[in-house]
This record gives sequence, structure tokens and C-alpha cells, in this order.
Amino acid sequence: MSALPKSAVSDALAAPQALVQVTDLTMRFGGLTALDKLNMHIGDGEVVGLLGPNGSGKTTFFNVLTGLYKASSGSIIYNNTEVIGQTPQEIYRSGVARTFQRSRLSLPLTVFDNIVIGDYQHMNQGLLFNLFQRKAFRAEYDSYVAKVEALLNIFSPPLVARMFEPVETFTMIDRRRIEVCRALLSRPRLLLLDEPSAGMTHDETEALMDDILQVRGKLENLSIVLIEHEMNVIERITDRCIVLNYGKKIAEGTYAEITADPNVQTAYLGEAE
Ligand SMILES: Nc1ncnc2c1ncn2[C@@H]1O[C@H](COP(=O)(O)OP(=O)(O)OP(=O)(O)O)[C@@H](O)[C@H]1O
Repeated sequence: MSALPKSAVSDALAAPQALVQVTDLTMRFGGLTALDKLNMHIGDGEVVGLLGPNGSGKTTFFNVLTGLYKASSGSIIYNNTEVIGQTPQEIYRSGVARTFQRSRLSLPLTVFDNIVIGDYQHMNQGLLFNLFQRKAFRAEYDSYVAKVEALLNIFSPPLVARMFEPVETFTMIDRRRIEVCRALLSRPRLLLLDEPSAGMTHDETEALMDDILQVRGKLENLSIVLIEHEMNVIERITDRCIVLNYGKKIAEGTYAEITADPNVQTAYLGEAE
């Protein structure tokens, strides 16, 4: 039997029933190792901050976890099932949803259309179904309207009245809210947020975090992993933080613990030089 590395063993012991258990995860792009034998876990209902200087592997981790990249080696067990080797659609259907660093909204489309697009693989899209089963099509459409309305009501009630307006007429913070709602439409167990504060003012960021905390309170057992450079956001909403540097985990703990960690200070100061 091959022995597991010490860090993997201690991580598994720390979280015997984690929603996500990452073991020795490695992702290489040619000669570059973006994730280097990463071991970590994400607990049920936990909000985990993923930190690290630019290029430390944070987004690559999201891309591997959501099936966009296939890991070079290692394992990600999500909800007792191996993720590596599954397609992005399979992973999404199993309850992992994400937002992206750069906005992926279609500006001329309405709020409703943008949110529902995220779930299109669940819709009955057959031409014959749409043409000849008008009643069933209408019922499916109405059920999506009800779902989107319910979600907007949880996340941001003022958006309900504007559900059929094009996204281009909305402010940056509302666009971000719409993106988070799109990710939440499938009622995921794990929500991955890639720098939700990017491009927003301090006040907008605070308001968005209020909404995310609210959602967390209302959607039972939702786990969130948040990539974020704004330290006050991290401090406010995370239960635990993991810091990466050159694809390796260099620190883990509460916000207070990781900010006091000399390894973390060196990683960030080193980057500023
Ligand atoms: N598709 C790719 N092909 C080649 N190299 C890549 C690819 N994706 C990421 N990388 C490299 O992997 C490393 C980690 O990148 P990644 O985007 O994961 O970092 P990050 O921590 O998310 O950075 P940032 O905070 O700037 O978004 C970087 O050196 C990056 O250039």
C-alpha cells in the first residue's frame, strides 16, 4: 500500500466528513506547476477564503474543481465521489456552481434570460417539444419564472420587478448579483466565487457581501469558497482561510491566524518588491 504524505493525512484527519477533500492535487501547464501537491478540505456549510499572490494557483484550483482543466495528478473527492475525469456538466449537475473573475453576462439579454442560461441543460430544448407541446413548454417556462423570482427574492428583492429588463441597464453591483443568482439557480451545495469584488467600490463590495451572508443564512448547508484580494471582505465573511503560493498551501486558519503568519507576510511582501 502506498503511504499518503503527512500533510494529506493530517488534512483528512482534520475533516473526516468534508464536503470536498483535495489530496495531492497537481496541475502542470508544460513546465509550469500551477498546483503543487495541494491538500485541503472544505466542510459542509463552511465559507473558505482562498488567498494568495497573483499567479499562485487560485483560479486554476476552481478550473480543476469544475472540470475545465483535468488535473495532472491527485484527487478531489466531492460528496463522496471523485471529480477528476468528470465533465463540467456532470460536476455542475452534482451541485458545484461558480462565478468568473470577468463578467460573463450577455448585456442585451434580460436578467431572467441571463440567469436561466446557466441551467439550460436542464431545460427541454427540443424543437418538436417547443413547437407542438405549447402547454408543456409554457408550464416549463412558468416554472423557471417562479424559480428565478424566488431566488431574486432571497438574494435581492428589488431585482424582481426588473426581471425582464436587459442587463446592460443595471449597475455593476446588480450585474454581480445577477451572476451570483445564476450560479445559485441550480441550488448548489458548493458555490465558488472568483473575486466577486473586482471592479466595484468599497460600498458596493460591502453591500454584495451582506447579500452573500444573507443567502448563506437562508440556503441550508451551502458551502462557499471565495477567491478575494480585499482583506476586509475575507475577514468579514470567511470561517477559515487557505493561502497558496506557487501552487502550494503555505498557511491555513482563521483570518487572524493567517494574517499573523510570517510565511503569508513574506509571500505578499515578496510580491510587492
Ligand atoms: N491555461 C493555462 N495555460 C498555461 N498556464 C496557465 C493556464 N492557466 C493558468 N496558468 C498559469 O498558472 C499559474 C496560476 O495561475 P492562476 O490563474 O491559477 O493564478 P491566481 O492565483 O488565480 O492568480 P490571480 O490572482 O492573478 O487571478 C500562473 O502562472 C498562470 O500563468
